[in-house]
Amino acid sequence: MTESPAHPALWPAPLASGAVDATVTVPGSKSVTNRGLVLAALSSEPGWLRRPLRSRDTLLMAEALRTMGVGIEETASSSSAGAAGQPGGGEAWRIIPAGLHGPATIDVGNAGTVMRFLPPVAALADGPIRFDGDPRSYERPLGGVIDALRALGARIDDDHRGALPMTVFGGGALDGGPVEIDASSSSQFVSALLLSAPRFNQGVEVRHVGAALPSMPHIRMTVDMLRSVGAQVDTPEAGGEPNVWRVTPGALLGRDLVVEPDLSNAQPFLAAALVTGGRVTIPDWPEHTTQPGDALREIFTTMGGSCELTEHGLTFTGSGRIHGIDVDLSEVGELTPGIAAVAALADSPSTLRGVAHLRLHETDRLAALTKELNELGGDVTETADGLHIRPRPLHGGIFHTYEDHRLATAAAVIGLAVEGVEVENVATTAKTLPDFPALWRDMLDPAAAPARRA
Ligand SMILES: O=C(O)C1=C[C@@H](OP(=O)(O)O)[C@@H](O)[C@H](O)C1
Ligand SMILES: C=C(OP(=O)(O)O)C(=O)O
Repeated sequence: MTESPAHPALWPAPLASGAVDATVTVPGSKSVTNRGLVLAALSSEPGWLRRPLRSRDTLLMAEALRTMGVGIEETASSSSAGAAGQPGGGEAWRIIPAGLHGPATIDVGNAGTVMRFLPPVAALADGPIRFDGDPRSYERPLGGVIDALRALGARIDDDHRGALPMTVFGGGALDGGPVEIDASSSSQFVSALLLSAPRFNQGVEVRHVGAALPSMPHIRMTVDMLRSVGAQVDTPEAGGEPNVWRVTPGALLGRDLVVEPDLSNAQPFLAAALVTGGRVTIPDWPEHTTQPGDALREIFTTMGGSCELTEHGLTFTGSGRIHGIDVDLSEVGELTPGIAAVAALADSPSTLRGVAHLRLHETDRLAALTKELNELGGDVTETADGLHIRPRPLHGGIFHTYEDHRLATAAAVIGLAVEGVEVENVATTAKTLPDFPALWRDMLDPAAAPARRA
């Protein structure tokens, strides 16, 4: 639906002139913002999202909910308006739930959260909701959500493809109840069913059947956020059956939520400290979080840095050496491109495993990383479920990004250490991290940042 430019520009990735030393304020979490929007839209009273991420994926989510009748007002928020003890300044969205109406058409772009979280919401609307998106969205797995919704009572016309485009014929309510689903291709299938389940007549009992589930922290995020708006959720962790989640039907509360910084989007900046032997501080790094990006503290420490979490945020310091790593990334798959970039610059080989499902992300990330790193002189091979990376001296060249924000930020990390890296379509970072080139430039030259932004 949304076209990319015919000739995306090349962005010369800046070479680091020395050790970086910067504080980088990272925008809000995509995953928290989009869950917060859905839950607030399904609540029985208005709520607030403070410091929401404004990026392509979250604006598509907000627009889709508006299209179905939800009120979303954007306002400036004063810091005193934030939740107790938390930073609440900056932008805020007030979400005013309303009856969900069709007919409507939703553009999912290439946002997994929009294409998976909203079909269950659409099933609650009172008319047909058409879903369409970028060409890549047609290829991303959705069949599990479609089949599960049908089993729970929804009528969906997907031309039997199990994929987009499709129409959900909302009937104003959904029976819900027990359902089996194979979510091994995306944890978002489980999150999608759980998020809307308090509004299903019988709630839901989701039983995952199939190979191991990826991205478990994202399912924990769903459960945590559901509970924070008053939902009752039983989980495998709480002594329940393995791979079974139950949500009881009930009204959701309108809450005031301050969105944490996106820790996965903090990754390239932390990587810059590692790659240049410098120091980067990310303010507002949460002490406790379900975000998978929190795993970077351990992963990047193993790869050669050290970190300290204080009231100023997370400060990560590179040691000047980068070590290879052998790591299972199945829980934190979205960190793979950034880890692969650092691994390509390390002093020993790396094995990244547990991430076969990345072949169906924004692009086939395993193929794309292999091809692009090897075209710069690297020695990367794909395995059944990941990558082997043997560092070699790299040279400049064009790094293609396949409309994948994390490929573009990974390329910027390589460019810090390798002269002449040109990143194709760096604008694709706007999927989750608008203004990335400016944030990157400010990190590399913090002294000039205030003047540039004046
Ligand atoms: O629920 C979420 O917010 C997400 C879950 C994960 O998806 P997969 O389980 O499909 O990898 C992750 O990769 C994606 O970036 C965000
Ligand atoms: C896989 C990702 O996104 P999506 O939410 O579109 O699945 C990602 O951001 O790395």
